[in-house]
Amino acid sequence: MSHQSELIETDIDAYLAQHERKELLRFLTCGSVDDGKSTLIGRLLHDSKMIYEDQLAAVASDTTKHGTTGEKIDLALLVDGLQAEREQGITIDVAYRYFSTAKRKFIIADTPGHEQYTRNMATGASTCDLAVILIDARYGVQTQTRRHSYIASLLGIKHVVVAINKMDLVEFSESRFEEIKQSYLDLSKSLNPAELHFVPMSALDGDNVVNISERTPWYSGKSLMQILETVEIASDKNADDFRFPVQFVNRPNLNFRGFCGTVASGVVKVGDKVKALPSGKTSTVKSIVTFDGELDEAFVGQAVTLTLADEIDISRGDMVVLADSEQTLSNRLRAHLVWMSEAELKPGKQYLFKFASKVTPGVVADIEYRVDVNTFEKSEESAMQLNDIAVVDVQLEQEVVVDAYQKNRATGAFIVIDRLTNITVGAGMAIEALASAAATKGDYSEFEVELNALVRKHFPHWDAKKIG
Ligand SMILES: Nc1nc2c(ncn2[C@@H]2O[C@H](COP(=O)(O)OP(=O)(O)OP(=O)(O)O)[C@@H](O)[C@H]2O)c(=O)[nH]1
Repeated sequence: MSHQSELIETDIDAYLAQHERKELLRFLTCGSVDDGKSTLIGRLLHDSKMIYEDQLAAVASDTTKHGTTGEKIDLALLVDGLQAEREQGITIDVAYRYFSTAKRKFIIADTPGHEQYTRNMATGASTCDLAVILIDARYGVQTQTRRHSYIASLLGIKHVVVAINKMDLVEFSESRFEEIKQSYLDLSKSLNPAELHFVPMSALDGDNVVNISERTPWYSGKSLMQILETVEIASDKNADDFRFPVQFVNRPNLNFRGFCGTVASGVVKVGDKVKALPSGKTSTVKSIVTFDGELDEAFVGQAVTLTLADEIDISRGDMVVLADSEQTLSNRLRAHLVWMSEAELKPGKQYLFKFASKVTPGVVADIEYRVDVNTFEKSEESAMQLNDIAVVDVQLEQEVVVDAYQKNRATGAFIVIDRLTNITVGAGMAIEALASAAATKGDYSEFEVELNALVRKHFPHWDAKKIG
């Protein structure tokens, strides 16, 4: 290795180490089509000097070809990326972008503003600390604004920045800003209180995005970037309740048995008394092993292998918690469910439900009510359609650890998977455990067809009529 490349490697290591130590903020941008999301993200990256010169040159040349901003450089082109996608008119699914400033590193989940929004937002937002909700200053609060705010609240996002954009088109009017702020405050009254910030902004010109604008002398708050860099998020993570979903049991030889997984919440230390669920058997943490050596304690987000002092039976899908924690195990729960499939959900149809590392068959036993995300009104329905959000009762075949999502986002969330296609068709957030009950049978017809086909394949000598 030449001296120069050694130097570069050292620089890269130092750079990575420096970034590694910074706190990570995950945020989501949402707005109706054309509110200026792409322009805003481009502006954030540009003004915090996160764009390389060659990319800028490419954008400048694209602006003349495809831009919508005349003489001004069209920063949306930077974000919208693939030209083909832009020509198609929509961007599908969530795009993640990474950048960092001197203070923090960031992951932006950018969800497009078209019909599939609910699904995409639910997918992108479930791990987000903060949501930026864009409002076009000319139009004020829209139906989409209500929907985004509702979903952000449902997903337990604690910080919301209401970015009142395109202020340049309303002459940076303070009264217009105040009017929109007030109507937002009215709509958010019935939602879980999030920490709210309102910022008057022009993403196109850069006012109050990274730098404080001279064109809003009446605004004494922070710029969006200042908020992103300083908002307090450490206390949002559940540091109290230790939860360790076992992903894999590692038994390379008879002398070693380790339980691998990622700490979903809380802290565990060597010597802690723990119990495995659902069995309830207890033991003591003997060691916490990682790729880089052993640790005395492990925190939320760390991928580790635990070894225990006693040989207790633990398998994939089990949850390790502290021995004294009061833990609700149940096969019935109430939950918010976001339905993401074109095929409607009918109570009684069997699906797979995945909670952390545990997968169990189950059914939605009952739809209590559906929430209209535009008006927040509740209605009784016998089925759920694409993008519907409802409060449902879930009945599972096996007991799972049920944490309320608002208390523990890592273990309170679950997904619903179609058995035959293996596609995720729903995202759920547990509200509360209900008393366990004997599993009801549900509609197993598809499952039975599948099972019978397997039986016929492997035991062709059996009389098909008897089983089918
Ligand atoms: N005058 C003005 N125009 C803006 C501002 N922000 C964005 N625009 C323009 O609004 C239009 C839409 O901006 P985009 O950033 O593409 O909007 P978007 O929300 O990302 O839209 P989709 O990607 O289609 O969902 C573009 O023509 C932008 O140049 C602003 O602050 N002021």
